[in-house]
Amino acid sequence: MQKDVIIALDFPDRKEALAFLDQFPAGEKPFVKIGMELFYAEGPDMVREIKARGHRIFLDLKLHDIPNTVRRAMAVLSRLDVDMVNLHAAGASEMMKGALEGLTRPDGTRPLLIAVTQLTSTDEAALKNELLIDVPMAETVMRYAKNAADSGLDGVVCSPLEAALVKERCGAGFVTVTPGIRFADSEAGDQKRIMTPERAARSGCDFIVVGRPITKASDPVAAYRRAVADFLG
Ligand SMILES: O=c1ccn([C@@H]2O[C@H](COP(=O)(O)O)[C@@H](O)[C@H]2O)c(=O)[nH]1
Repeated sequence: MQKDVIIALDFPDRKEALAFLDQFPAGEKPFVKIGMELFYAEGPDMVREIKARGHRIFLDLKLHDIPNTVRRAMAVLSRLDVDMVNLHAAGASEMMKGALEGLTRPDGTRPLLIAVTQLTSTDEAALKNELLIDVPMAETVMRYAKNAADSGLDGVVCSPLEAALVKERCGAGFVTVTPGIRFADSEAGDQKRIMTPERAARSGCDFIVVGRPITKASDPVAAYRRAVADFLG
């Protein structure tokens, strides 16, 4: 798995998303993440347009519904030429297996399918007191990761704090996609389980997802290059 930095394109519309991407020189094509905000605003055409510009795309829609609904929705997403899609592992194994079936195209190809374990904005207190999961965060994430691996998925979204243990439990080839990335001088904001790009690299993360520390920086291209240098060396 080729490690990389994924920029979260959390913008309200096409105009702002493309204005952001236009700051990069023509030959520099970061791997980007399109999430709910941009997708709900602009729809599949936004995905096609950014793909046509030469970017790899993680479509972060975090599906979570009954198995039949997720299988059918994934079949629709499989027609978009994206590189990675995801769902919530909390939907359980039957849903994850259905998703895999729906996502697989008639020729057998498909994007990577990744399961969100526990959101990086969730801390131990919320896990226990609000979600009523009376098991430590790391063990919860490992159980969800194991369920995803046993369902045939390619990897998980987790915090970089859990990446090494996920690799140990699910195998080195099981992909770890890790948001909750902050430079030492960044604000955490709503993120709770955070790490710097350098430490994420040492923890064995395959992909780091970086949003505001890049998109809100005074020089976003420089901030992206800093993340790449810190993470990839
Ligand atoms: O557990 C998760 C799952 C997804 N995300 C997404 O990643 C980015 C992070 O953005 P920042 O601005 O760097 O906090 C954002 O799009 C989230 O929707 C996550 O943070 N945690």
